[in-house]
Amino acid sequence: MDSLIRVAVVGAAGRMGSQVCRAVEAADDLELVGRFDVDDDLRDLGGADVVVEFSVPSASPDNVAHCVGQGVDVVVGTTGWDEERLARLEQQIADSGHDVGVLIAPNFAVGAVLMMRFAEQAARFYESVEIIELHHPNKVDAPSGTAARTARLVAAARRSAGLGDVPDATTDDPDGARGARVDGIPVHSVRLRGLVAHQEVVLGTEGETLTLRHDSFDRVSFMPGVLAAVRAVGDHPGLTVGLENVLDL
Ligand SMILES: NC(=O)C1=CN([C@@H]2O[C@H](COP(=O)(O)OP(=O)(O)OC[C@H]3O[C@@H](n4cnc5c(N)ncnc54)[C@H](OP(=O)(O)O)[C@@H]3O)[C@@H](O)[C@H]2O)C=CC1
Ligand SMILES: O=C(O)C1=N[C@H](C(=O)O)C[C@H](O)C1
Repeated sequence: MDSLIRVAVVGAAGRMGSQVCRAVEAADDLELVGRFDVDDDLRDLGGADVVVEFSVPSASPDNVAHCVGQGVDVVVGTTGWDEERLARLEQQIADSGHDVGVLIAPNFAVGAVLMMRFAEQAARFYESVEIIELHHPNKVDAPSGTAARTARLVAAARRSAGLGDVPDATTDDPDGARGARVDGIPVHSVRLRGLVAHQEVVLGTEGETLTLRHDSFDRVSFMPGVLAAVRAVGDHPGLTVGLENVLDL
């Protein structure tokens, strides 16, 4: 048998991190060599080949930079990776002197990746589009990373097709009822006890609508994608954004 991939988890005490630790321990080809959480010194990362990072948006860039500096590949699920952060990370990878791979995905559920792809494909056929993301009330960031990425993909597809702004006659909205705009696409965030992670992309044109919906009812839904990324990241030096890059989509 090939040697085991040694994996450390950062954010290991969290909802996702603890689930990842269980998934790694259950996989025959992986070995869990480190659990790190807030205030832990990451140092040599327990001798890991790959770090899985699920912490908080404010801490993730420093954690990932530490891994890159150590020459350790990283799979990142934490949200908050905007263009500026991604550009800084790309530079850190280039400056590190290591042939290191970092794979960042806003959503590791296969269905969510497909939903984003389908929304991108559908975008050019519809004048209107809005995104509704629904999550558990302990989530600290809004809109979700998945919604933000979906909006950017849809907006880019609309631009390529020559579509203009989504139609909206609203002139009076003192309480922000029309939601946020991400790259021009309306995004609405719901936080509700009982939910895990859900998203609808609603597209509309004259006489018809199309609704794409994905539901993660349990965090186990993210694990096949996380483990696929752990196994693949070593073959993807540099920065990769999106699980679709290792799913052959
Ligand atoms: N890509 C994907 O598929 C998914 C992404 N996510 C994203 O993953 C992230 C984590 O989500 P979730 O697990 O629900 O959140 P949790 O709050 O449950 O877990 C985060 C963990 O990170 C810890 N932490 C805080 N600061 C640091 C630090 N500096 N270094 C290391 N650990 C730290 C927290 O500790 P403490 O609580 O003490 O602060 C906590 O234990 C979020 O950004 C979320 O949006 C979530 C689900 C799927
Ligand atoms: O915080 C969560 O729970 C989730 N975060 C990610 C996001 O912001 O898109 C992925 C998934 O939606 C669950």
